Amino acid sequence: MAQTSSWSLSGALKGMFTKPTIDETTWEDLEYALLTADFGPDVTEAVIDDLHAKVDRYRTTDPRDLQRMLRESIEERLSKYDTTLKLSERPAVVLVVGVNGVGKTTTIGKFSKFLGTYGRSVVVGAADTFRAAAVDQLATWAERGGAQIVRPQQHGQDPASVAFQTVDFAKRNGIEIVLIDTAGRLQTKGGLMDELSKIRRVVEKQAPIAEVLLVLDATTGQNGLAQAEAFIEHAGVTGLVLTKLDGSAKGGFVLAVQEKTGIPIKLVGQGEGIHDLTGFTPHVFAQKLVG
Ligand SMILES: Nc1nc2c(ncn2[C@@H]2O[C@H](COP(=O)(O)OP(=O)(O)OP(=O)(O)O)[C@@H](O)[C@H]2O)c(=O)[nH]1
Repeated sequence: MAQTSSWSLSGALKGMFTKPTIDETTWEDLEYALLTADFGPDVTEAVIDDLHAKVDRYRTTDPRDLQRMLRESIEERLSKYDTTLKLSERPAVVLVVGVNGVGKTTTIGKFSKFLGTYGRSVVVGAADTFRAAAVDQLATWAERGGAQIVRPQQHGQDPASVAFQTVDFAKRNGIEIVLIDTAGRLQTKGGLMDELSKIRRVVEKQAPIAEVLLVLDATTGQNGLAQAEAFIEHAGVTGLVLTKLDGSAKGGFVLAVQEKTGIPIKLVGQGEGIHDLTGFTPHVFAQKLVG
């Protein structure tokens, strides 16, 4: 329980909260810690202004009060977003989108496992049909996650037709959740967005789309977000999945990314194992972040 994650601020903040009193360097150190953790200048300024006001209002000079206020302020901000997955349709169709290499394939495997532990049946659709190796890798992860898979029947098959066949398979076999893997090649942004729209149109003829999850690599922080801009603008994203948080020192990105995009984080990946994916709980996260 006392285990500290790489993204926790508790190390950076330690000296600050064990001092006898809040002073000028406390504020400077806090600002530095928040910026270093990738909260971004806007969120950092807003959080510090909020804390200044609270410290004045309660007339406290005790750094431990400041620590509690920081935790509460972060939790309050994180809680503005509804982080629950909406998977009540049958089948519930989930499109998984994002740039190559962010952890999409792994996430689909882990997500299958996660859903399986709640007793849900899952089929994965390999709608990134361009690379055969990618399909094989997805199949390996789907199997690990206990899901079935619908593969393209030939190399380069129209991704929308694979998506169609996957939803059709789910309906015929009474499978509850459909996870559709999509391509992430950025060189052909326009083409990629057209491909996603076509997948949507074809799927929506059979079943409503329950979630569009955008996978983001937490180690790339706000730079990675810029790369994913096209998905946010065009793909109708309903939730974010942050991967590789275990190897990241950018805990603040979690808050910054929600405030920047207005889209809630719904899943968090913290490791390369099949069990290393969890839902996102603001209270738990704020507690671990601030200590
Ligand atoms: N430490 C850590 N590594 C992760 C996590 N999620 C994914 N990875 C690793 O990140 C690398 C890329 O993951 P993939 O799932 O293959 O990424 P992808 O987006 O499907 O990549 P492409 O197949 O190239 O499109 C792999 O080495 C994964 O093991 C995570 O939460 N933590």
